[in-house]
Formats: sequence, structure tokens, C-alpha cells
Amino acid sequence: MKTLLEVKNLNIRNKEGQSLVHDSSFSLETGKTYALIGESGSGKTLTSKAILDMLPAHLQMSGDIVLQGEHLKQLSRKRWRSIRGGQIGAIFQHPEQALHPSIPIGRQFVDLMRSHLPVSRYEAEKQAKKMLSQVLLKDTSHVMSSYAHELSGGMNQRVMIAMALLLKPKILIADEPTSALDVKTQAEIIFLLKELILDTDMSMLFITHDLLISGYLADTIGVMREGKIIEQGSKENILSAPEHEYTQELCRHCSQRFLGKGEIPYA
Ligand SMILES: Nc1ncnc2c1ncn2[C@@H]1O[C@H](COP(=O)(O)OP(=O)(O)OP(=O)(O)O)[C@@H](O)[C@H]1O
Repeated sequence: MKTLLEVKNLNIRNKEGQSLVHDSSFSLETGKTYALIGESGSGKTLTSKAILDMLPAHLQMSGDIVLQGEHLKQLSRKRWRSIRGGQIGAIFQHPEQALHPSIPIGRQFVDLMRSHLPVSRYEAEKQAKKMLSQVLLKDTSHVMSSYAHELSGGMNQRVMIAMALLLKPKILIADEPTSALDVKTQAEIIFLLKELILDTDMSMLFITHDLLISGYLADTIGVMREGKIIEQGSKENILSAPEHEYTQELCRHCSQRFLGKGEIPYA
């Protein structure tokens, strides 16, 4: 199995020196999904922001992030941004915050594509429409001419997924992308992500508080609590033989929710 991204001994502290993420290490393999699961405030989003180089300046980070052999520590910020730019796509809980409110969706696609690749406007529009239909948005011309506020939450999340995939990244970071959606749309987006991952050799870091979703999407699960990854391993091991008491509790909740009895789904 080929390692695409390694997070090594990641530590993040606030101004007061309090540890927010503590000595976290994990790796992402080509074509595989790693789910980072944990309760609110456990450090999942800060971990993804560190990978995306989006940590606020007042937070101190140490450790190393290695993308295909290139060490973040050894690169200038500009160089890291350019390496990372086309190789890591990201989607978040609130797509409407990431989309520009007063620029039509289509133009945002075209601008993004043309800022990275020497393509004509016509070609960029063609690619954008292709991506929008890949995420199962039907009337692509209508979506292209719409503003984010004119689309539903589920449509905006599909638009974000299409935009994140436009530059054909090797890694997709999905930070609670379905938490703000209704249950039916949540399921549709989760199925879509699974299909997209199976159809390509893209890897995904999926951040969630939901063990059930992790069980469906992930190959490997890391359980995060109070800034630490307390347990990680294959989905099968984590779900059927969790070692840490906290993971055991998560599994019990999950099975009760899913089946109303003591069986672990997906294991
Ligand atoms: N910009 C920031 N400045 C200072 N502390 C922060 C900042 N962002 C997050 N924190 C703190 O760091 C810790 C981890 O936060 P983080 O957002 O990574 O948690 P999370 O697991 O993603 O939670 P959630 O599921 O609620 O998004 C929390 O204690 C949080 O209060």
C-alpha cells in the first residue's frame, strides 16, 4: 500500500500554551479513506486545518506533515501552497461559507480552473459542467448561472464537492460535510462520496463525530479525544474489537442506534 500523506507527531497549542492537538500521527494511503472520529472539541478540525495550512496565526504547530515525500517543514509557505493547491481538495460543513456570495457558481469554477491551468474559458466551462453532472446535479447550466444563496444546502454541498474535485486532487479532506444537512440529503452525499472514492484512486480524510458513517466510508478509523488519537486501526478491528473504553462506548451507541441490539454494523 502506498502512503500519500503522513501526519507525524502533530502538536497544536494556543497562545496560553494549552495543548489542543497532542502528538497525533496517522497516514493516508492511496485510494483509501481514513475517518477521524471524535466528539466536539477533540481536535479534528484543527488537524485538518494543519494539513491545509489554514491554522490561525495565533496557534503554534509542531511536528511534520509529509505529502508524497515532501516535508512541510522544509518548504517555504508559498511552495507548500502550490504543491498542496492542486493535490488536496477540501469540503466543509457549511459550503455556502466557502462559495463566493456574489459571483455566479459557473464563474467561480472557471476562475478556479484558469488560475491553475492554461485552459480557455470554453474548456473550463465544459470541465465544470462535466464535474457538476458527476456529482449528480441535473440542470448544470442553471447551476452554473446561479448564486450560492439560490441553491439548497445539499446542492451547494454537491457544488463544493465538484469544485474540490475539479483539479483532480489526490486527497479530499471532508470535514463534517453532511452535519448541516437533513437526513435524506446526508445519505445521498455520503453515497456520492463513496462512489467517487471507488471510481478513482483518490484518498479521503473524512472528519466526523459519527461512527456509523465512518463504518460505511472508511478503511481505517482513528478515534480522537481531548486532542489525542487514542486508538486507530482497520475499520474491522475498531468496530469489532475496540480496545479503548471510549471506543467501546462509541461502538455500543452506534449498534444501539443502528440495530437496537448488541451487533456492530459494517464490521
Ligand atoms: N482558532 C482557535 N483558537 C483557539 N482555540 C481553538 C481555535 N479553534 C479551535 N480551538 C480549540 O481547539 C480545540 C479543538 O477544536 P476543533 O475545532 O479542532 O475540534 P473538533 O473536534 O473539530 O470539534 P467540532 O466537531 O465541534 O468541530 C477546542 O478546544 C477548541 O476550542
